[in-house]
Amino acid sequence: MTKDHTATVDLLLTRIDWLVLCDADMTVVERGAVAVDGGVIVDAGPCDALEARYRAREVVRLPGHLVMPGLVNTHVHAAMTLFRGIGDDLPLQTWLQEVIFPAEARHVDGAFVELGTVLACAEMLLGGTTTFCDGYFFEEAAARAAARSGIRAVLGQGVLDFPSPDLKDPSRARARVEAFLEAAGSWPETLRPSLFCHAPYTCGPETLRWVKDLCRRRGILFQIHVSETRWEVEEIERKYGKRPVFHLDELGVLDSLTLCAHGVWLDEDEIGVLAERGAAVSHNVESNLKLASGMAPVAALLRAGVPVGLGTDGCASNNDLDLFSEMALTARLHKAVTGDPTVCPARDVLRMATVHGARAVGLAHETGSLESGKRADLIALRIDQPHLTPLYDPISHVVYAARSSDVNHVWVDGRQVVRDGQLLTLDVPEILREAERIAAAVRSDTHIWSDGSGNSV
Ligand SMILES: CSC[C@H]1O[C@@H](n2cnc3c(O)ncnc32)[C@H](O)[C@@H]1O
Ligand SMILES: [Zn+2]
Repeated sequence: MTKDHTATVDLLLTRIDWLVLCDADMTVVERGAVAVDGGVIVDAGPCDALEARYRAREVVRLPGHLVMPGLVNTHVHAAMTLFRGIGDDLPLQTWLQEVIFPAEARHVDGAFVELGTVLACAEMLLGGTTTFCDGYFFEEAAARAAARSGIRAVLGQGVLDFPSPDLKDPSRARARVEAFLEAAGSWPETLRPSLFCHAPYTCGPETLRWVKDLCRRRGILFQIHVSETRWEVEEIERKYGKRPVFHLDELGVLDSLTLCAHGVWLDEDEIGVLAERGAAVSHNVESNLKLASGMAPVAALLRAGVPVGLGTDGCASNNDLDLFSEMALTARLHKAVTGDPTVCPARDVLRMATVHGARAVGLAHETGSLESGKRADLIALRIDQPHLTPLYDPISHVVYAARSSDVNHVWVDGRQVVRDGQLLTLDVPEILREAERIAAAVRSDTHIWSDGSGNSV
């Protein structure tokens, strides 16, 4: 503290037109400021008060901007950016078994995952996503990519009872997972390991038990695709005599560090079990619509108190990583589905994309809101634009009117990674060139494009 009672901090974002904190009250501050020191938010509130309270080594004035927490993508297979647009217009099981798994077997290796994840990080950071929760193969390579980009991530190493791109012999899964966790010991603090059992129809009871047991011992997030399609529910009922959530509950895998991706076909009893166990759901609305999987009971999940985050899923089922469009669709779709325009109000949807998403991926104390003590993950949107004028309610605009292209500046962990719409951490033209090089191999793969029409079959 200096004699004039001001504290010195690393960074002061100030003269912000609108500041949306995403705290418990969903506080909105007109003419706000945020003080950051050591990568941590030390204060957020009215700019006059903060300018009197803090001297900063760097001051960024943001008139014409709305500042809010960076978005949290709770379900993505980041490296699948390199499969963007293959397997369009197919139902999930055909898409997965006939296009995606064969394509992965032929093309996915460590280099593919690193490049695909770098491409994903570039897309996500430029679009305002500062944290993503991943599930794929060669996740050590995904970690290298995320570290290069500066994004925050929870990286889930995939586990299946079948051969996968990084494990031809599934009986060696424990050793593979141990090696992954060992490597994660040297990751930066912004990256956390997780394990991802692909689904109840690809992982048997024994696998689900040992993987969750390991997650519990390590205090890390357990992820799984659950109740994505009606076929899955019927298959699990046929095999185990119960619906997927009861099957998982009996195996002891549901708790507050379990993230269920999709949850489209959950019934009321299953929602009750998830709520009781504190397990979270990632709602992936665009993927669910594109694969015609169905429409998740989001209003019922929220009513039951289940933490619900928003995810994009991978780029072969979406086909982008844009959380602004996920928010806009979530807020609209569930009104139409339930016939009730009061469900999924903008405030709740913004919570899903930020603070509830952070909780769903096990990062509640680190990100998702602009509160003292949290890591400084912030985005600044340009609001002096025709499609955002006039502005009566900033939260309404973020959900119903803003676009990912409105994101102008991004900070992760207090470090600026996007300035004036330009990514500072990666060479984007070089990444695009590299992606085209890998795409050439995918494009010439007759196993994927076997009818020669450009449509995958
Ligand atoms: C261990 S997770 C990675 C694995 O999951 C596949 N995948 C991608 N999207 C979906 C989805 O919506 N449902 C089921 N499986 C999916 C991905 O291609 C990888 O093989
Ligand atoms: Zn998925």
